[in-house]
Amino acid sequence: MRFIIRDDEEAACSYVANYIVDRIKHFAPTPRLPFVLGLPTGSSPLAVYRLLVDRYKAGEVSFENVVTFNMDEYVGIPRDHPESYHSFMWKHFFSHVNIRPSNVNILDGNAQNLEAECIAYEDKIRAAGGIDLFLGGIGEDGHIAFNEPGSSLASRTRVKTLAYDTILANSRFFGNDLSKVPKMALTVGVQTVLEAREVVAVVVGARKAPALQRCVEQAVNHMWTLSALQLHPHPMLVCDEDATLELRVKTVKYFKNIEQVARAQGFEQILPSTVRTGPTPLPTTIITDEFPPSTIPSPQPTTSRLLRATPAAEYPVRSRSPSPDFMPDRMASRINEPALLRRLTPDPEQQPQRAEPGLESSVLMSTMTMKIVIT
Ligand SMILES: N[C@@H]1[C@@H](O)[C@H](O)[C@@H](COP(=O)(O)O)O[C@@H]1O
Repeated sequence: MRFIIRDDEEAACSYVANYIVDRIKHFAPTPRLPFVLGLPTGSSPLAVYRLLVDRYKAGEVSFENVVTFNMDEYVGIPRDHPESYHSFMWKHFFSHVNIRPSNVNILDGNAQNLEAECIAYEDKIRAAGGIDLFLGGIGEDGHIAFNEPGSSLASRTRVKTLAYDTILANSRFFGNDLSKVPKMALTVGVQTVLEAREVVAVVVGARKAPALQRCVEQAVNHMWTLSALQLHPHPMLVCDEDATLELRVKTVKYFKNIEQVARAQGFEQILPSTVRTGPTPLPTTIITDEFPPSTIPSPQPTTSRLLRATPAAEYPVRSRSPSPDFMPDRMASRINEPALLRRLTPDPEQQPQRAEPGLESSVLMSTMTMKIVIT
């Protein structure tokens, strides 16, 4: 998991906005092969939208060939209600950029048949080639989209009853009147999010700190559905210092250090993009007796649906440049003794340059001497 920590909300959102712009530009979308972007609502991504609009107005990015799918929508309030997610998205983002209205997809919380609406939404995502980057926020109870505590981690787009905590949190948008907050919503499922090629969650403010702690430092748990990102091959959390308040100092330092090391090595922690060529079929297992026999165990038919649904092969193959995910972050690399480091690093490609034979033995000697002295 990539975990980016910035001093404040503005810096965190600026990182996310820049990241999205880079991903779109790198992808170079066309009408035939658009970039498919999943989007959230809420106050956390507001600055991201503002900055994306700024970048668009500065002529630095175009949304002409971007297709969007929003995460969720309330059930039962009119589409043009000021607090509907339709209104939110047009007010804060879509009406300020050159996106084609026909490329915007938002669930219809007033559909005659809500179930059918959800199934059709999944079909639309699939038909668009899957989501390239799903941007998300997080609820105070750790929910992603409206996947409230207890949501199945294999869930798909569906009707969801909102948790009391969420109704309470969102009442601030409805004049603090609980009775005005919709009690149900349509939302993409946890599995829908996990199937995106990349997931980026922006988490800002001390209110989110307890949830962030559970999602980062504790195990995958349906009570904190953002924690399911631990199962994704390319998740990224971007947060401000306030959101880290409940994390251990050690965790914060660890992730900050990872980012610093990556940067020092010339990685910007951005996935090299391989242009998508359309929906990739699920890999099939071919078992053959032909020579030479494979020594790699084939996936077993008992592999869970969840794991089969997110195979690494579905995500962009990193071919050209190495990715930070593969960068060794080993305690061994901090050892300043070439001989010992070589012994602890079996992979020849990761080994340091071999030192002069004389020098090496003198380093080894001094190590041994030091050990004797310490003993
Ligand atoms: N369905 C949305 C979520 O997608 C969002 O992440 C959450 C947090 O919103 P905020 O950023 O305003 O705290 O609000 C709602 O519940």
